[in-house]
Amino acid sequence: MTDIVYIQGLSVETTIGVYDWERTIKQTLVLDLEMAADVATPGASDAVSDALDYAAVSSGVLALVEASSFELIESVAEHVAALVLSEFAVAWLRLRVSKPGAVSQARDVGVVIERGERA
Ligand SMILES: Nc1nc2c(c(=O)[nH]1)N=C([C@H](O)[C@@H](O)CO)CN2
Repeated sequence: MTDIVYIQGLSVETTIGVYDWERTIKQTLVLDLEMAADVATPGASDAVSDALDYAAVSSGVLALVEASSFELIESVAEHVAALVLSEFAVAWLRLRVSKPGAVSQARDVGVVIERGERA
């Protein structure tokens, strides 16, 4: 069984896009993360030090994406996944990066990746 700590609807303004006009503005990306993490241990101890701190993960991800200026959301996804896997006690994650409004006829577009090893 894999426990999950998740972050849903993490919204960040950043420079993103392949077209010239997109390089001059900020646009919104929305990130959803599911991360394999032990929930039983912090559930028994009631100590955040035993938990995967979703606030700390959120801060790290926001700082990375806000400072970035990638062309593709695929690049955002790969860099966010690499950050979470290397900086936090996470062995596996599923990450959705959405760029709402990028296609006017669509409610949402984006990518979903899974990285790491799920126990
Ligand atoms: N698979 C992708 N396709 C497209 C991307 C992207 O990041 N990944 N980006 C664009 C443009 O930047 C678009 O969002 C402008 O509206 C087009 N296709």
